[in-house]
Amino acid sequence: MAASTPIPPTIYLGTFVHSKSLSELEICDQGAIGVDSAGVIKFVERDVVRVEDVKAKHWEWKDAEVVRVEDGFFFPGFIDTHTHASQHANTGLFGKTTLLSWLSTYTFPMEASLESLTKALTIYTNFVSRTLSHGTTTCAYYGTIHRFSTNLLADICLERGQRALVGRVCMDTDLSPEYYRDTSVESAIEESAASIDYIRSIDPEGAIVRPIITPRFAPSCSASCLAALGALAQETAAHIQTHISENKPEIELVASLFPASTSYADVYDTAGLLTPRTILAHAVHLTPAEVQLVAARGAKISHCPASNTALTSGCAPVRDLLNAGIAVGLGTDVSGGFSPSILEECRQAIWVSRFVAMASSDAAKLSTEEALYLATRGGAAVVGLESKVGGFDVGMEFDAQMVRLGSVSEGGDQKGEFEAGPVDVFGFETTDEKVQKWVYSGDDRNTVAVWVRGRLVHRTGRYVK
Ligand SMILES: Nc1nc2[nH]cnc2c(=O)[nH]1
Ligand SMILES: [Zn+2]
Repeated sequence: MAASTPIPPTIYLGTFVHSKSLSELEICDQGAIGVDSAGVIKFVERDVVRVEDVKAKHWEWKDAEVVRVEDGFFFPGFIDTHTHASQHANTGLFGKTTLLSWLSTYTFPMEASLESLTKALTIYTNFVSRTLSHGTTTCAYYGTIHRFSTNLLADICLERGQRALVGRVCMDTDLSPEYYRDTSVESAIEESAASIDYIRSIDPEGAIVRPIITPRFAPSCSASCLAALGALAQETAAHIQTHISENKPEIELVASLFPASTSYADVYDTAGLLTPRTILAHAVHLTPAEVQLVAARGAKISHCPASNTALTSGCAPVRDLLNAGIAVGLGTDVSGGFSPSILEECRQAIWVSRFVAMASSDAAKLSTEEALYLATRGGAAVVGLESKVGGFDVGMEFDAQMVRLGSVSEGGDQKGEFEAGPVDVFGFETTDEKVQKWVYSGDDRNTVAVWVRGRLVHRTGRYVK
């Protein structure tokens, strides 16, 4: 459905599940969510026996469409707070490299090749389809240093109806090869400002796509480039994304490149880049003083556990970050991360927290509920959309996925014409148990339909109204 097609008022009927708080899910087995033609949730009813009763109570909805979920539940769309669309074609390729060797071996050559708009069109279209199919309704994307292919990524997100922050990457030091870097601070700022202007011109209200200022990370930006980007962020009120404290050699490199700074976080703070609109990816090895600084500035953190394990960067202490009052979301960090799925990232976050717990205490463990919170409401806070998406609250916009599991019939086969994916449900499970089964063994086959602002943006053959 094209982004401009009007949507009919719709009542979403059946089980819905969303986070009430960091540690608590609401599971409503007989729900009804009324979504108007602007995609806004106008009512949420619980203990619904018949749709007619809902329509009688909300009489102006008598002609509304009804979408029912069977063998599953509605769940808020996932929020990917950190990923590189430009690295999608490298997914799964990292060998035994760590961050700095991975950048030069795999990443810079691939990103440089996206100067070709034809190649960018193919890879970006494929990645946006891929993330949507995994239930990602909002994504914070890195493009490349190329303004026009980055703008193309924003066009694709808008056309497909996926909420996105889209950033043109800035880097002007010789950490990047000569063929792939900004040639001066002035041109880095000009190109970035032009990309911000373009993205704001195609979606002036920022309802679906918004620009994001993207210094790659401290080692690939000069101090003057970082400061100019800090000034640009202030001037444009745009969001900011970068990487911080991902692995130890990187941290040592930052200390040697910025000897006057007291820490990695201080480098960004000095440049005016630590703000409430800043998304810091990784934060694996922050010192307690840096955690306090990030919290004091209101900057947010994207936890990317699959990437941190793949590149052997370390295990981020998520509980400590949360306890410091920092907003934390999940990021796939493709292609440091090997999957475009935030559901996979929930599992990885839970596993990594257990490794942290084995080296510290059980308090570090994340529960299933907590991982799902980070994937939805937590991520929404990271991208500045906490009042709009992440849950099914009246006044929020309907960003959602329909999750269907595989009901098993007598005899052992899954019911239905289509293969229903890896989760088998035998009929005696509670909804809470179904959610747990989905988290630990579900995949994109279980996400049968996806909506952004009430608009259907992805569906599979198992989607039935
Ligand atoms: N994971 C990851 N870390 C980075 N640090 C600087 N650039 C990158 C990148 O592309 N991916
Ligand atoms: Zn990254």
